Amino acid sequence: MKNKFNYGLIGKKLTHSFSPFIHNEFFKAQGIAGEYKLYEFDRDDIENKLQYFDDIGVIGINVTIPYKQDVMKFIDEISEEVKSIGAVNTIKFKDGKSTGYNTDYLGIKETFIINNVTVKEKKVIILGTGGASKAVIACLEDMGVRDIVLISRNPDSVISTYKVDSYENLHRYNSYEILINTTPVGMFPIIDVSPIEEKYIKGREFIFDLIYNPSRTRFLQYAMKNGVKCSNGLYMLVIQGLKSEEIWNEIIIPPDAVKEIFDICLKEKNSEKNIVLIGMPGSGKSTIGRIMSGKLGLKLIDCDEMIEKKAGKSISEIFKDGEDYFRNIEEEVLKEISMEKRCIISTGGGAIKREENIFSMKYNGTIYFIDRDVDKIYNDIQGNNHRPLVEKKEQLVKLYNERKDIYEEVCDFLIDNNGNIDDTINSIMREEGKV
Ligand SMILES: Nc1ncnc2c1ncn2[C@@H]1O[C@H](COP(=O)(O)OP(=O)(O)O)[C@@H](O)[C@H]1O
Ligand SMILES: O=C(O)C1=C[C@@H](OP(=O)(O)O)[C@@H](O)[C@H](O)C1
Ligand SMILES: [Mg+2]
Repeated sequence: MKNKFNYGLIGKKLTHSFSPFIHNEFFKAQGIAGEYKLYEFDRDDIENKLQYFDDIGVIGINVTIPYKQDVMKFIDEISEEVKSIGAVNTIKFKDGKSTGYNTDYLGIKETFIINNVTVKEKKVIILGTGGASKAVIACLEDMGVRDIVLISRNPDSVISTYKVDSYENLHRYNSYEILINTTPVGMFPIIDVSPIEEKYIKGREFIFDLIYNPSRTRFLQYAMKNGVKCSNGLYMLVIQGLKSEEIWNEIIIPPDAVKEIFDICLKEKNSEKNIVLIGMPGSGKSTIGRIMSGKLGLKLIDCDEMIEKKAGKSISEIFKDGEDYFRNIEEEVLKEISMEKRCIISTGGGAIKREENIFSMKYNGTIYFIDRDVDKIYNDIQGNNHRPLVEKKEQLVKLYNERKDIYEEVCDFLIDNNGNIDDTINSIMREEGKV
């Protein structure tokens, strides 16, 4: 006999799931002796496994892709929202009976609420027509939506009471205020894509991407660039998990406790992000990166070193074939680095010159602008001529004037590096929650 209450998640491939973290934080906060496990198995096994969970006294199960519809035929009862959504993400076993619920839909609803978005009387575009899309529709209907259009790659094959249209016809819906991505386009590991072009994001009132890995998809970055309010799917994920716990344990988790658990989850997710250092050549990025990597025990990636390795020659040698040649290699290197987790990345000063690089740095990175006065930089790098673009002071000043605004705009945090370098490092560690 186990002395812990059992819960878990079923699906086909679960290795990257964040759910155990969420539920374990909930157990800690509520003092519940619970255990949340991952159960991967094939479709043919669903019926047997559900019976087995019931037999061994499992209290509740979450269901993820691709079994949210499959489980329905093996459940004794389904709740009202499941009838309209047609998918189950939560099963409760009690008194020999299993009941299916959908808490994704509540996670979606709470995302609108926390972002102060009014859905009532609004027109909404939904990208994708799968299970998640149905949960979004149920939620929007509940909140009094005025109109919905579903955008699909194969509009003719979709059955819905709402309008279904193709991506080519998105221009017809410019007056729709809210835009939601329920497709997996942009999700790790293929992150450098967006389901739609930037021009379709400008001017909307709210953009919601159900994806939470990477934390800033390209789709969301288009929104941020254009000053459009937006959210990724992390809040939805945490809320659906906690709503499942409410059902299983027959409790209501107070808003303060929800906030506390979400903040812990967000901190955990943020600590998986890369620390990306940007700034002028000679501002201290490589030096700071090296020291921090030692202090935090995190892997260090110096882009210039990677570029040299890739090209098989020094930066100065690469520049002899032109700046474009250097920038092409730099772009490739930054794309590779964007797939990393928990690394410290010192970029070259010109990394911000290509917009593509800015996307790469932001997918899964927190960006720190290391700001140091030009005079100090000039003194530091005297007699050190491995920087072909800043051999003369005028060049350095010119570069600074060209780039300062971009560094400021791109960064999440501006870090002053005009004092002691240890203080600079402490400022970054503070933002990272490490001191
Ligand atoms: N706060 C600081 N105080 C003293 N020297 C600094 C400071 N920040 C950077 N430096 C020095 O400036 C020089 C250039 O730094 P580096 O890390 O190579 O810059 P980057 O990688 O940004 O080009 C190094 O000699 C470094 O020690
Ligand atoms: O500012 C730039 O355009 C450059 C900065 C250098 O890196 P540091 O910033 O580490 O000096 C290096 O990538 C290359 O010389 C180009
Ligand atoms: Mg450097």
